[in-house]
Formats: sequence, C-alpha cells, structure tokens
Amino acid sequence: MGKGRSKYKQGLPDPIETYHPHLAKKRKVDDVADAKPSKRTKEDKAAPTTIPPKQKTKATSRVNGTKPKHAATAPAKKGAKDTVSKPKVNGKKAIALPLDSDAESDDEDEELELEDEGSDGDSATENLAAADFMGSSDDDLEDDDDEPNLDDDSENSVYDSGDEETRPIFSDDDLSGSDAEEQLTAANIEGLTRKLDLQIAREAEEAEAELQDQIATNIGTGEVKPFVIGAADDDATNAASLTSLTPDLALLRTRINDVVRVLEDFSNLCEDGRSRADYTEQIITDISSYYGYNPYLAEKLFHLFSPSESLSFFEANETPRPLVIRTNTLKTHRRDLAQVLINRGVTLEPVGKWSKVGLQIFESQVPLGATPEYLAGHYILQAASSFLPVMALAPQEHERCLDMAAAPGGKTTYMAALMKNTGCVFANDPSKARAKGLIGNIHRLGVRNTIVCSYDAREFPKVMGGFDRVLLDAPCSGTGVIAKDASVKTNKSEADFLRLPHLQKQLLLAAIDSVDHASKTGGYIVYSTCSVTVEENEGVVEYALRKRPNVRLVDTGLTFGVEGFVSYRGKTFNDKMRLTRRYYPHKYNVDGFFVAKLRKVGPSPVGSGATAATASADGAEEIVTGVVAAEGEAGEAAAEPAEAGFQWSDDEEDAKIIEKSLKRQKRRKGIDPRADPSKASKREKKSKDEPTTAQTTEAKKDKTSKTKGFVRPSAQNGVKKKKKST
Ligand SMILES: C[S@@+](CC[C@H](N)C(=O)[O-])C[C@H]1O[C@@H](n2cnc3c(N)ncnc32)[C@H](O)[C@@H]1O
Repeated sequence: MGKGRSKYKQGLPDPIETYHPHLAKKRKVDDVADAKPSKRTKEDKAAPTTIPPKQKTKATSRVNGTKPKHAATAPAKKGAKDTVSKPKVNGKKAIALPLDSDAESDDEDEELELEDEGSDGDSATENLAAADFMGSSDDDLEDDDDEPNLDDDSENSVYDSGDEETRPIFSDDDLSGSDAEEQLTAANIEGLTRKLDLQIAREAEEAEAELQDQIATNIGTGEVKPFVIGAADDDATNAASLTSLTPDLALLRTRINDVVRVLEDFSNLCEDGRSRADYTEQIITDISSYYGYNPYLAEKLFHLFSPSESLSFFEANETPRPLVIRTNTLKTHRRDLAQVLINRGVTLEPVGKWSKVGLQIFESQVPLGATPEYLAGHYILQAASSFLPVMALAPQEHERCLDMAAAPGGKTTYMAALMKNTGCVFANDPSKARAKGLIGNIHRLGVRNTIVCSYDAREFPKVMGGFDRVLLDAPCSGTGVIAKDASVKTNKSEADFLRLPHLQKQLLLAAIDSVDHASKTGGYIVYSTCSVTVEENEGVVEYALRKRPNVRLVDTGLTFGVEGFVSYRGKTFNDKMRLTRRYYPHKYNVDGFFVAKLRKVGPSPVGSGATAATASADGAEEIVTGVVAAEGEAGEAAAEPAEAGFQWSDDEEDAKIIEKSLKRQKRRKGIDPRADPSKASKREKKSKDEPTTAQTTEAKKDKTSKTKGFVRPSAQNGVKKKKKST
C-alpha cells in the first residue's frame, strides 16, 4: 500500500490557516538539518541566542514533526509536574501567552467570548483539587497589563522576566550542560524567536524561489512535448519498470508530472493521435500504483479536481494533519488550558482565527491523552474539521437537539458546550461498542444535558421528533481522512459508493423529519461527512431537496471552505448547493470534510414517518404521537424532481442497485444469492421496515414511550440500560 509513500517526507503542516505544502516540506528538511548540531554553521554558533545543544537534543515528541511559526512554547523545565497556580520556570514567572498572535483586539474579543462561555468553575475546581493546573487566577491572566504586546515580536516570548532582572544573553560557547538550561532566560528566548523568524523568512523565500524555478522549468520545457503515453508502449524497459510490482517510483513520478502538464495544456503538448482520455487513463493508472489506491477510487478522487490539484490532494493524503485539541469550555478557558499545557512542555498555537476553542499541537513532552487536564476533561483530541459541522449547527442554549450518529462524541460534547449544558442533546449511535466511548467522553467532559440512545437513526422520526436542530454526521467512506486511515485507499469499492449514499439519503430524510419546522429558535439540520466524494455529499443533499420540498439550503456561516459543486461531470445540482462547504487536506491542512446546512420551512410530507413528538428541554417526556398533518403541503408524490438535470438514482433505482450489489457480495462469499429467495426478500423487507436494534424494536411495541432505549449518562457510567417507560 502506498508504494510511493516512503518517498515522501511526513509532517508538513503550518498552522492550519496558512498551509503551504511546498514550504512545509522544505521546512521539514531544514528541521532535520537543524537537529544535528554538527551541521550548524559558524554564524549559527556565533549567534548569541542559540539554544545550547543539550536543550536541542532534549527528548521531546514532535507532533507531526512540525515546528510552529510563532508557537507559544516553554523550554523543557525541571519539575514540570510541580505546576502551581503561578508557574515558575527557573525562578521566572510564566506569564499569559500571546496565543492569538494575529491581533490584540482579536484576543480581547476572545477574552470576552470566553467570559461569556462561562466555564463551570465548580466542576473545574472539583476535578483539579489535587493539582491546581488552572494556572494563575483569571484575574491574573486577564489583566491586560500583564500581557505581552502581541504585535511586538520581541515580546512574543514565553517567559516574562517581569520585575525581575533580565539576564544577559549568552552564546553557545558560554553555555554548557545544565548551566545552559539555567541561563535560558526571556532575553535569549527573545533572541531565538527573532532568529527563528529570520530563518523562516529565509526558508519561505528559498521555497518560493524553488517553486518559481519549477514553474519556469515547466514553462520553459513547454515546447518540448513530453513523450509519455508512447513511452510505456514503445520502450520495453520503461514499460516493465513502470508497471511491474516494484515500479520505478522516480520514473512513475516523472510520468505523472508530465501527464499533468499535457492535460493542463493539451492543445500544445498532446502527442499526435492521443486523446485526453488516453492521458487520463494513463495518469489514473500511475497514481493508483504510485500512491497505492485501487484504480476505482483513484479515478473517483482524480476527477474531483484539476489534474494538478488532484496531485496536491493525493500528496496531502501522504502526510498527517496537525494534532488539534478542543478546549472544553464547560470546564476551562482556552488561554488557561494553553498555559497549563505549555508549562508541561507542550508547544502549541491557536488553531486559527476561525475557532476560539481549538489549539494546534506542535510538540509535546507528555502524552496528550493522559495529562491530568485531559483526564479532568479540560480538552478533547479532535480534528479541526470536526469542529465545523457543530459551528454550522450553532446549537443555542435551552434548545432540544439531536446528534443522530454521535459516537465517539466529539461533536456531541461540543454541542453541549455551546449550549452551556442547558437544554437537551439526544446523542444517538446504534453501535453499542462505540456508544461506550461516547458515554466515556460525556462523563469526562462534564456534559450534563445529554441523553444517550442507541437506534438506527433511520427510525428516529418514528421514535421521537420535534427537535430544534439535528446534526447528521453520517457514516461515510472516509475519503477525507486517508492520511489517518490509509486502508481506505484499497478497501473502498464501487459497492461502498452505492451502499453508503443510499444509507446517507435515508438518514438525511430521517434527520429532516425529526426537526420541528415551527421551532422558534431553530429548525435546522446540518449534514456532514468526512468524505469528499460527490455521491456522498451533494448527491445526498440533492436527493433530500427533491424528496423534501419543505427544506432549503442555507448558509453554513462558516468563514472558509470551498463551495459545493453545483454541477459535476454532467450532473446538475440545486443552485444553492454553492452554500455547502467542502474542506480539503491540501487546501486547508484539515481532514477532508463536507458541511451542508438546511432549514426546514414546513412540515414533512405524510408518510414520511415523522412523528410530532416534543419533550421538554430537560428530557422529561411530553409525547404527542402521530404523523404531522400535511396541511396542504406536497406529499412524497408532489416532491418529485425540481431539477431536471439531476439524473441520479432515486429510491427504486437505489434499491435495485443495492440488491445487485448484495447479490454480488454473496457470490463473492460463495453464497448462492438465489438459494432461498423468499427468505432473502423477507429478510430484506424486514430490515427495511424494522429498526435493527433491540431498543428500536421495543420502542415500536410501545410507540408512546420515548424514553426506552435511552440512558442518562450522568446516571450511569458504562453500558446503557433500558429505562422503563413512564
Ligand atoms: C462519522 S461517525 C460519527 C462521529 C461522531 N459524530 C463524532 O463526532 O464523534 C458515524 C457514526 O455513524 C454511526 N452509524 C452507522 N450507521 C448508522 C445508522 N443507521 N444510524 C445512526 N448512526 C449510524 C456509526 O456507528 C458511527 O459512529
């Protein structure tokens, strides 16, 4: 898998907002060089602000092998575990850090916002009684006078000498052994910061020059037509080396680059008698061998982008995304959390202006999944792109919300935090094994407004409805997270891209039918996946718009992201599809993701299975069963295609395709699909008509019960118990 993978350096990322793969790669090379003291230049040695060698070689674990540009960091210090409310390092007082280095005003906004978010001081104190990790008091940290000037690089250091005397700056030669550490003062860190800034600027210039060179070379050689297609056929040696089990990666890479050039300037560079299709076929085969994808998936992903952009995408999938944590504002503030982690030897930086709770981790001397703050629920490890659907959903205090596919709970717990533990979140996941993780996270993060349940979410409208907002973070193929799970490259087949969209469509209809269109504060549905394929994203939303004319696409409110496709390979989608957002690893250095926000403007059609059930915010049951009256609204039949151009499969077609695919799967397993067709069709009918979980079956027996199958996590730590209906 990933034959070409080892060739590529890992660990690129810049802070998420400013991702430039070419710069990042370059930096990585320099990082390695830097790590070898013997390679340091004379000037470096003479530089008065260099960290002594001992410090440089200190065993830190570099997350993703990256260095922050201006990451807030602390040097390794003795007795890090002795963190107290006013942390001291080598006798120096640690101060509030310039986390949001972009703008002071921004930082002030954040302070205000954090105040608003109102951490639950009690729970924090309870959890942290043994060790006061919270660092200095809010008063200390929020006193602007104590804060460094965010705009001034010279003050962009970790330690403030404060009132204490600033020590002289030492050169490498002056420092040795543990003395070196002792003498690492604010002043030399300040110098180091400046040096690093200069180095980064130099690297950026060099990388830019390199890029320009490459572009110029490509342009320069533009007149020479690359002989790419013929090469494989005519040159026996080349052909063998490029297609054998151990292909010559360098040759393969050259051919990929050549074909990209041809495809992007076809009229000038194509070989006589060759069509675009020939080149496209060639490059897909090569990408598939070079990066280790099955040809079906390689083709699917290739067609999402221009040829050169597709290469950036495949390339970005070879490197991990930055490690990100989300501050749990139910327990702490980002600034406080950052300071405590810095004191533990973590190098971090705010994830970007778009989030007030994310911290990107660059280096850590401690395992981030086992710090006291982690165990106390002050943060959760969560991919940056995972924040986005929740931000788009924007759940409000005192609302009643549903997270339809919730495990392991990254988004549920964020929803609860935005709702400040008020109102009620129903967190559903049919996988019991995964629900355990969900319950664990809910407990650890101090979430108290959430009820866990375990249904096949397609059944949800029949069980209960009337939600102000519903999040459907759908099960998907994971083509956005290939960097995390390379098995996707080979294990996703055509059958998956038929089965998954079918399930996603059913789930999205259920999500829509579970929402109260008359909600005073909401009436919203957010649909998201960690996949970048069109079938799982725009295709699903388009289907829902056709089947439910009572929903409209609305703006996600997200400040970045590529617009969704309004047309794709001959298919036309609703014009408003541009309001959806796509996220790509090569573009934003986040996992690939898709986010769509819908607003329900009228009741769901008769026969949709929607139940008008409402419950008070604290989860107490007040049941109104029955199908929402159509009130003159169009039913299923009237909900027929609004968009003539959209030719994708509908329910019936889907069913046929799924049936075929199931048969194929059975055949592959050596089972004769016709062995007992009556039983098979009965089984299929049953699985279509009935919920798959025991809880749902019970719930169907007594539709008036909305509490069966739920468990209040606060009442229970572990596996869910069924509650008797009230
Ligand atoms: C992408 S994951 C959800 C991640 C979660 N939202 C989070 O942020 O932690 C998709 C989830 O869908 C669940 N799932 C699969 N089939 C489902 C169904 N029919 N109804 C509801 N959930 C389903 C899976 O068990 C899985 O946990």
